[in-house]
Amino acid sequence: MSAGRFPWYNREGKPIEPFVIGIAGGSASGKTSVSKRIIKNLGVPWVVLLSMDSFYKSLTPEQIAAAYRNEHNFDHPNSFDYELLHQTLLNLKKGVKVEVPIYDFVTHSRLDKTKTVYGANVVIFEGIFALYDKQVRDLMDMKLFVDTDADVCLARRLKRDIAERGRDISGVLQQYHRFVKPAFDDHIHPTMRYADVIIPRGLDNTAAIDVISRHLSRQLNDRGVNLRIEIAGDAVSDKLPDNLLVLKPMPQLKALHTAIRDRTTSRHDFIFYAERLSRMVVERGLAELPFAEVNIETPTKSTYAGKTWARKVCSVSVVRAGATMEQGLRSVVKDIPIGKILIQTDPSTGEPQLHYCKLPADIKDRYVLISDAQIATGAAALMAIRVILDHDVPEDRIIFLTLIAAPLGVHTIANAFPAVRIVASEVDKELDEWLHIVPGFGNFGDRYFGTTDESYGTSDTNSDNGY
Ligand SMILES: Nc1ncnc2c1ncn2[C@@H]1O[C@H](COP(=O)(O)OP(=O)(O)O)[C@@H](O)[C@H]1O
Ligand SMILES: Nc1ccn([C@@H]2O[C@H](COP(=O)(O)O)[C@@H](O)[C@H]2O)c(=O)n1
Repeated sequence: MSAGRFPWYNREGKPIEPFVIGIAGGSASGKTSVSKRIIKNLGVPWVVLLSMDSFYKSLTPEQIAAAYRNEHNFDHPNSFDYELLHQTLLNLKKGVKVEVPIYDFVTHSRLDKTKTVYGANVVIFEGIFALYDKQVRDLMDMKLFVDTDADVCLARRLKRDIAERGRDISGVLQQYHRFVKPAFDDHIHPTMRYADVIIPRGLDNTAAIDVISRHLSRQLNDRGVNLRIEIAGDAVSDKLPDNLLVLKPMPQLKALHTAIRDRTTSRHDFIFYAERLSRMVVERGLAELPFAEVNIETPTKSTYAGKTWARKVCSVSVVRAGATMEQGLRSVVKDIPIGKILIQTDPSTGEPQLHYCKLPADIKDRYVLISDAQIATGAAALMAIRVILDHDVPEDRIIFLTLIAAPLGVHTIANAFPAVRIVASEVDKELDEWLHIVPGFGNFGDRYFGTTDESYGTSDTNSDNGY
């Protein structure tokens, strides 16, 4: 993943599936090399290269001992865990996070650790039996077969397996004649008939690889989304959606809003009022969590019929502005795990891009409070919610906390994800022609972190207003 990921879902919040390419062929025919060349040609970020080797079944100690003697057949179709492979591809298609096993050729076993893969625009799956299983084939948008001369494959395999896979010459030859060659003839070569395109000579066939790459580029372009532009053109209904919970308007709340909206407010004061406001929004959000009845004994030995928290909660900050609410969250929820999502606007298209995502490991078992200082078009919020959903969190366990929101943004979220609750301290009037919230409070992250442009205030004029 070399750059930000553009939206992988439409305005209804439904995922747009990645393009899945299957590449089969004999061992050392050039499947991996062709895959990497296609990736390079496509030049799009967020491409996942999945190898069939990751799905070798675990072996018994006896089988491992046989493998060390070059007597285990790794080239039989039954050597692979098609169920796990199918589920992994299915989840990648749905945009759901997957844990890919890591295979070690030297020890003939899976490592204890896995590789976490979340989301992709393109998935390339390569392996000797990539086109063997119908269920797996059915998930592919394009099927390729690399057809390289058997002598060339053997020469390459000898070199590679000695250098990289802990084998010696006689072992490679023994394994090749006993298992690899017969398996190619009996099981692998017959899958060529499922291929949409056959690539003779593998990587050397630059003409074929270029044609395939161009076709793929066109397919990807056709799937592109211009979410923010589409959303910005929406008519906004006067009635705010039911899943929006706005703090009760009280004079002291108004005073806090006045302080953070005032361009002359110093950074020191801005931080103070912003954090107060955050705590109020967090408290309102917490009221949405489930509680259980509990009886406790007070120091007077009487019983108090109370409530206690029934579910675990975590939060996810949409960096940078959402991180400004972390202090408020920590002061209200003891030891809350906080994840981070970095979403940035692509300067040329204005579309949100996902650059980074680190979430609590057990997020799917928790209620999730997403924090961002403001919701304008809702495009970034939609992306943040989609990421959380892709990590198996049910929609009704997501609560989006924000300080101010524009009507367009809350409608966008409500239309796509009606079960997500949004808590805002105030709803602003509209967006201006640059899609900034009006009246708004400027760039919240800049003002909070002190990277503010010069025009914001530096005096402490509001520090004596009684709070
Ligand atoms: N066209 C080529 N010319 C020279 N070496 C190649 C070529 N294609 C692949 N190789 C080398 O052959 C070995 C096997 O190629 P690889 O792409 O890993 O095959 P596969 O994935 O089908 O097993 C690798 O060491 C690779 O660098
Ligand atoms: N422990 C193992 C597992 C597999 N192999 C051989 O790998 C070949 C498939 O990998 P390619 O990258 O060549 O497609 C297959 O032919 C197995 O014989 C192995 O040697 N040891």
